Amino acid sequence: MQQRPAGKAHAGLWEFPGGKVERGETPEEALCRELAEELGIHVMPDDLSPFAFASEPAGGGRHLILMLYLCRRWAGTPHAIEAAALCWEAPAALAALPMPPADVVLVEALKERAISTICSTQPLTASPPPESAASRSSGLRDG
Ligand SMILES: Nc1nc2c([nH]c(=O)n2[C@H]2C[C@H](O)[C@@H](COP(=O)(O)OP(=O)(O)OP(=O)(O)O)O2)c(=O)[nH]1
Repeated sequence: MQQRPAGKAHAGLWEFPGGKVERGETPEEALCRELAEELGIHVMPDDLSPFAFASEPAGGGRHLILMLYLCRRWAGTPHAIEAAALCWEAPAALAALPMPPADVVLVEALKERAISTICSTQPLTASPPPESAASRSSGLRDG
């Protein structure tokens, strides 16, 4: 996360690095450009996976669509080139950061989906539910 600098809207709040899509860019190209400008890291569009979006009134008659991507591969070390500060938090800790309203929705999605990802990689310790007819015939178990 990066902290918006003094003098900008939402100054002091924490946001996901990124910015507006410019004419002629795909959203993925825009994010790669913004990550280079804001953090000094290099990301290829194919390394971005769409994750969630938020849709919020942005004031002044504008409406904000904020798209969150996962990025698991990059080159370089992130630096706060435009932000006041950077921090790197696990999903559960993100909610404690003050952030613009649209980000709250994205953090909730991140927490929920991160938890389901963790659960799906843990060994099952609870008793399995009774088998349904469908799962018996397909050989799959619920859950
Ligand atoms: N990058 C980013 N922008 C966010 C988040 N949450 C949120 O409300 N925004 C808003 C702030 C801005 O209005 C817009 C992103 O545009 P931007 O980063 O290119 O623009 P900016 O405010 O820095 O500068 P400006 O061009 O509006 O003056 O989205 C977030 O998590 N990340």
